[in-house]
Amino acid sequence: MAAHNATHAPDHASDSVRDREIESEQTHLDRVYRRLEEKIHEAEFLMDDAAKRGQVGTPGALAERDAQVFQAGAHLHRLNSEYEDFLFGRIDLLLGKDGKKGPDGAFTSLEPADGAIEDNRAAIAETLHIGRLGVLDAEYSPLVIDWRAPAAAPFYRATPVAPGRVVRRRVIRSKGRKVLGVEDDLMRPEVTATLDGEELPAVGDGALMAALGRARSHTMRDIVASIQAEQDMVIRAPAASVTEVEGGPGTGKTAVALHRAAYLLYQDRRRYAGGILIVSPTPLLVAYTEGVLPSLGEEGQVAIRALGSLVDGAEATAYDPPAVSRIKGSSRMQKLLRKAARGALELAAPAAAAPEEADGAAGGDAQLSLEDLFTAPAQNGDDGARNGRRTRSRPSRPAPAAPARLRVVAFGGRIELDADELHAIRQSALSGTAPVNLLRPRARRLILDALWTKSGAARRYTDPELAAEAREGFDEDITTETDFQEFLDAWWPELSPRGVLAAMADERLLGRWARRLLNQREVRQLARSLRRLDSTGHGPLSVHDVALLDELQMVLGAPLRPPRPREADPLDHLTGLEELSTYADRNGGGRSRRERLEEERTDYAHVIVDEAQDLTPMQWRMVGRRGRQATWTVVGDPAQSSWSDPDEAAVARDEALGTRPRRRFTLTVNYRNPAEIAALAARVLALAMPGMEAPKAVRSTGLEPRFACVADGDRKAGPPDDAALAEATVAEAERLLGQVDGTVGVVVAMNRRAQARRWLAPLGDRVAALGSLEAKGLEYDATLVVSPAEIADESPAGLRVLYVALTRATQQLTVLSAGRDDPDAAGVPDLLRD
Ligand SMILES: Nc1ncnc2c1ncn2[C@@H]1O[C@H](COP(=O)(O)OP(=O)(O)OP(=O)(O)O)[C@@H](O)[C@H]1O
Repeated sequence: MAAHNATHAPDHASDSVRDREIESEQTHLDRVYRRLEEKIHEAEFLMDDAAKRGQVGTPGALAERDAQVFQAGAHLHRLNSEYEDFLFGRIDLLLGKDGKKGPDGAFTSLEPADGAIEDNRAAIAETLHIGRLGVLDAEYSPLVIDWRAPAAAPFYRATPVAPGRVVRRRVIRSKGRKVLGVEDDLMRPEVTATLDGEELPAVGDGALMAALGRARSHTMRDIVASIQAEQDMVIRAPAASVTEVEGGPGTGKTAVALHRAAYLLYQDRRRYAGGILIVSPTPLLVAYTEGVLPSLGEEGQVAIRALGSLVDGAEATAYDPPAVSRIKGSSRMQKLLRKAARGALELAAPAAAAPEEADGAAGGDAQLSLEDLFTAPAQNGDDGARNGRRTRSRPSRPAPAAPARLRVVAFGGRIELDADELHAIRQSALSGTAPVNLLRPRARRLILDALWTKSGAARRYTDPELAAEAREGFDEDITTETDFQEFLDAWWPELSPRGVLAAMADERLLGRWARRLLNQREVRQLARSLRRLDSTGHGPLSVHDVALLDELQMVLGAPLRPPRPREADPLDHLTGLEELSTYADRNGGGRSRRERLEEERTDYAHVIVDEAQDLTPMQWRMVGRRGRQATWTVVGDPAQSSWSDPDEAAVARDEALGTRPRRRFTLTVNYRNPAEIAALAARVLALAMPGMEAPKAVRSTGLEPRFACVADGDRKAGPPDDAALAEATVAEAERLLGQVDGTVGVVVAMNRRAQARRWLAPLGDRVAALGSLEAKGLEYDATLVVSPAEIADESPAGLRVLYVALTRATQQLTVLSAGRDDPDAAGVPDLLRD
């Protein structure tokens, strides 16, 4: 087990040795802070100096000023934001094989020189301190190595099995400028090493265990001081292509994904200036994780977004029941949306008032007038009776109306395109896969062709040049008429994704568009769920609706947006240096770079997908569109998937990731759950994914999970009595609050979410009530899982969702059963019995 391998329990040193070691680290930390202060003063001086240059008007001086301000500002920002807990690690190393040093001043060789150890005795040749940023002293020797630098890798990678040059690894715990403690792991316990002639001591019980034992808050912490070797392999994996990471609950997948983003930026900041997108399943997980990157000094280039907020202007707030999620997430929607977008054209905009006929007004060769007649097709509110049942439709939706005929007067006569002809033109324009909104010019041209042909004018001209001239005049006369433009607007309106989604709420229309794709029941379920939206498509969206909107955006084509005006730099008019990017530009003129990234970007340099097992095919398509040129890191656990058809999702995932080569990693150690909780969860894993191996828990607390029952014994199969369930839930949550210092998560079936929030609100903010799907990725000191059977029965993936719920606790777990859980005499529900 990686963590135990790496954690040799050192001899307990006496308190005086510990104090001496803390003092020596304090001396080093003081030096580091003195140097940091010098650097901060330097940066401030540069900023001042730059401001003075701003008053000198030559373009060269201004450009130099600008670059200087930018660099000094960025440096100052990083120094200030990294100021706390700046230093956290140290390694003591043997002499390297080749004696060469890298740019950070450290020896590059990973292997010890021959003869570095003799008779199990060795001298330490190099000591490196590891911190959040690299700092060199005035002589360019490393005071601190950036955790992402190659020289820092042995701090994370060395194990007693493969120690390389590392003799001792030390984690330094500090607060602000004060060193509080040190924890050592000896990588070569058999070697007696000396540093400056004195024997190297080992202090403490291992940093990892200390980190894991701490109480949890509502936000995730970085793990920079205790990254384990198998995690480090993922974090530092080369960025090219696709890095796939699998691992059970608590193996650090999310933590690793976040640290990898910071590592990639360190490795190649220029390349990833293109932006890194981290896709998270829920806003709760975004809120839980978004503090980690700033704590690593990185945020500007990284956007963390929930699946339900990937489309600008959309924010998922509603939940679909599992049956509806299955329809909306399925790749069948791709075809259905294409049909709906094309079908929605027929509905067109509500008719404008029919224009009056104005004969022969215009002069010129082709005198014409237009008459477009709008005829409303059968009202969709006309409830048809099918199979003896009436189909319901929305009374509030306006009846669709599309122009059924186009009539123009030209060359003194009427030319008319009837409904069939217009339909044929529309079909011809729509052939192929081009976005519907972008086909309007083509449709317009086809209409003009048809009118021209019907006018018979072409026959009057034998000279092709004259014919072309006449045609040009004909086109111009028709197209400049407001009536014609109005006809076109109504007959081929610019469709919006929301408008099409709203149109799909009409069951009769949806049934037509979904022929051979959905069955009648699915049509009814889908239409009903879309009735949450008003006729413009506004209203509460679900996370699945957002992927549909994104798909529709592609099917329809992006509406043309006016180019973004460049933010004015007050210096522009003085210098004419329009091409120079300024500090204000780069910082978004007051808005943070991160805000701008989130608003504008749809294509990223690297995409990290967390909880990838949950993405539906339609969500993979949405995420794939954001990383067409990107490299990828995809982390997930099939055993935690809440999506019912993993094969269908795998096809969509392959399409999104493309043919780029893949590199796979597996994480095997569970850092979250104590062994007692992991063992219980493993029983559900065996039911949910027979044969799948659970990760190994790294620690044990001696506290077995507790089983409690709701007092509703006579309600065997049905839902428990609400009052009894509320009472038991609150009592168990209160009990857990008394047992742990940090947070308590109460997980209930999705349809009890609102209820549970009400029940638990009086207990304060250390308690969180979560629907089963919301628990994804989160963790709490203690968890209460309410009615495992209700959670498992919620959907075809219910057992996997239950597995997620049971693996959220870092210390204690209580399972509360109701009658339908069929608990035995000890309160253990049927699903969790051996
Ligand atoms: N090397 C480490 N040092 C200290 N803590 C760690 C380490 N690795 C993971 N952890 C902690 O273990 C917990 C689980 O990590 P994380 O949430 O990243 O796991 P996960 O694999 O994403 O879990 P899940 O699949 O259940 O969402 C977190 O509290 C994390 O900080």
